[in-house]
This record gives sequence, C-alpha cells and structure tokens, in this order.
Amino acid sequence: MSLLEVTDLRVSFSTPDGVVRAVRGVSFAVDRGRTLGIVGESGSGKSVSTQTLMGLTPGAKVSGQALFEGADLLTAGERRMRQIRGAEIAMIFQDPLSSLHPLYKVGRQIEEMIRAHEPDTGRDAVRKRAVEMLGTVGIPQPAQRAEEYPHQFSGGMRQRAMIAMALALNPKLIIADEPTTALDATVQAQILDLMRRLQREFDTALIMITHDLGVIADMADDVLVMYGGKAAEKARRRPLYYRPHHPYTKGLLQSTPSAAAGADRLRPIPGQPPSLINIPTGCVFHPRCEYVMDRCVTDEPVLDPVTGDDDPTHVSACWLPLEALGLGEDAERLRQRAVEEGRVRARPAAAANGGAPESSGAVDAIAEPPGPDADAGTDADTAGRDGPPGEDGGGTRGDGGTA
Ligand SMILES: Nc1ncnc2c1ncn2[C@@H]1O[C@H](COP(=O)(O)OP(=O)(O)OP(=O)(O)O)[C@@H](O)[C@H]1O
Repeated sequence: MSLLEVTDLRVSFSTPDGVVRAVRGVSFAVDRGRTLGIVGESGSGKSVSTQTLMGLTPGAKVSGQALFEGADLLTAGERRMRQIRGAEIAMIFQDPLSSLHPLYKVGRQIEEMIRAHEPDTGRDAVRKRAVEMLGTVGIPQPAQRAEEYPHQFSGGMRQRAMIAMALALNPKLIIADEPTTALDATVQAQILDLMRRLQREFDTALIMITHDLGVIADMADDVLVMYGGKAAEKARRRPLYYRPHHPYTKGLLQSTPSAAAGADRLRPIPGQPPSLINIPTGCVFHPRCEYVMDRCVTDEPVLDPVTGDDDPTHVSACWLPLEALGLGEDAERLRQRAVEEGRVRARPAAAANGGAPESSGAVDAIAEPPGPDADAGTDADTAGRDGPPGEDGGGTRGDGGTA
C-alpha cells in the first residue's frame, strides 16, 4: 500500500455566487521516497486537494477517502490532525512569510515546531537541532542566522528556512505548494536542487504542486495533470513529457519554456480556465481544445489507459484515439483524422438541431461560453458516460476511441 492513497476526492464550497466544485473526483497515490507532481493552471484545484487532506479547508463539503498509512485523513479528528500536521506531513508554501511569524526569530520558530511535537526533548537539544537544520538547508552561519527575524532573510533564505522547518520533525510526506514561484530563476533552481537532495537523504515522499511543468521536469516520478477540478492525465514523468495524450497536457508542454518538449516554439493555451460554478458540459476542457469533437461537448471522458505506452499507469481523460501519443507527426495525423470524423459524423444531427459546431477550430470553441445549463443536473461527473462514474479507467469508450 502506498504511503498516501487518495480516492475519488471531491471538495466543494458554498458561496453567494453558487457552489464552487473545486475538486471533482480526483485519485492519486504517493509512495515513500517518491515525488508526485500535481500540475495545472491557476484554479484547477491543486491546492484545495492537498489542503483538504490536511484539514485546512474549513466549511468545505468533502467526500472520498485519503488513506495515510492506512488511516483516513478525511475522517481523522482535529487532535489527530494536529499530530499529523508538521510531524508526519509537512507543508511548504509559496510565500514563507505567510508561515513564518514576523516577530519571532527564525531559529526559535523551528524550535517551537519541534517542541510542540516533542515536549520531552531538552531545550539545548532542540536548539542544536534547529541550528543543524538551518545548516542542512544551506543557510550560512546557521547559529548566527537562527537569531535573526524573517525580514532579515532574503526570499531564497526564507524558503530554505521553511524547508528546514518542514524537515525538522522528519515527516514522511512533504507537500510543497508552488514553493519556488516567488523566487527568481537562479534561486528557484537552487531551492529545487536542495529539495531533491534532502528528499533523497531523508527518504521523504513529496507532493510538488506547480503550474509550471518545467519546475518538476527533473524531480517528479509521477505527474498528475489537473484541469477544472479533475485529473486530465496521469503518468510517470517521462511518458508525460514525451508522450502526452491529453490536449491540455500537450498545451501545457507547448507553453512551458523549460519543459522537455516544444521548447522551440512556445504556444500559450488560448482561453481561460473554466468557472467551477458553471462547469462546461462534456469534457471540461472542450471550450479551449483545438481538437474538440462533437461528443466532447456532451460526453465526459473518464481516465482510460493509453495504448502503446510501456507505462502501465498512463491514463488520460480524452476522446481522442488512445494511441495518439506525443507531439510527433504520426500522432498529429491520428488526432486530425479523429477530429475530422468526430465532427463530420455529427453534422446532420447538428443541422437538424438548428446548427451546432460546424467549424471546429479552437477559436470557435473558445468563443463558446460555458452555458448556465452546464451546472448541477448535467454535471460532467454524472452525465453522458459510456462507463461507470469514477475516474480511474472505469469507463469504456463506446466506439473504440476513434470518435
Ligand atoms: N474557501 C474557498 N471558498 C470558495 N472557493 C474556493 C475556496 N478555496 C478555493 N476556492 C476555489 O477553488 C478553486 C480551486 O482553487 P485552488 O486554489 O485549488 O486552485 P489551484 O489549482 O491551486 O490554483 P492556484 O495556484 O491559483 O491556487 C478556485 O476556483 C478557487 O477560487
């Protein structure tokens, strides 16, 4: 059993504007010593997924299961969660200033953290460990710097201090939420190096949340691509970067300067992420997808294993042929053929309906606003599937995936 196994996690918030369905049935697992990258644009549900595991989304409606060493985090009491937070699962955030108290010396904050979980450890031993941790994360003259306040640290140093705090209790899992986004490129690379080194040294499992595929290109073992509160694609790192299936993954790669593929011609994904109150029907990505076919507008694809990849974990939620992998010409031909068929086939019915997506480029698709009828009753979670709901490859593709 994996260290953490999350199954069918759903999280929603009631707001004056309606119900925000931030996470809509996401499953993932992390093993000891491994790194899971969770990637997606802003608002795709990455942070809410992990914050919910830590009991940090008060007021949210939550369902699913999140087994950490076999016990469900989602039903654990506040007392147990307090033990888990920091000691067993630690978090590192984008902005260390939101986690470091401005009025306490950095060393003392690490000491407090240790003391809260190990009240029997002596004062001197705790202090020594805090200073050691600052040294381990590359803070020069750690004994001296431990006596300074967070504002006396540079951004990179503060992030190092956060990492020291996260590692102080030798947690089994670290969740790092955009830990390097606020840093300049050189410092970002140093911090990522540090995290990689420490993870190996401490054999910690790591969940790395980022909007930038470049950030996890060198460190993720597995990658979960999220879009609109759901998993679009999951795979080991190499297949995901070199043989992506989902057009959203492909789009992320082509818009990421430092990612492995598509570095020669950067192409941002047109359009905006969807509203999580009025969610588009069918595939949630269809309004922005350059390959949108008629069924994408009505039927929601579930995660299916792709074809012809040696990664058995590689799954994608897209109606394009499951063998259309990667950015090469052959795959592109397969996709184009499927799109041609997928659009042509529906034309007579569409015409009878008073007109439907005749022209089919991404621009047309983007211009189509998610209709209000896309909400609750027709939630893609439940509507129009060929197979049973649930995300892990449970569904069947009615037509062999060529529509
Ligand atoms: N407490 C809340 N109440 C209402 N909506 C919320 C709340 N917290 C998050 N959301 C919404 O849930 C959706 C998912 O947010 P989340 O922070 O998980 O996205 P993300 O992928 O991590 O992006 P970002 O990097 O911008 O944080 C967003 O639409 C966000 O506005």
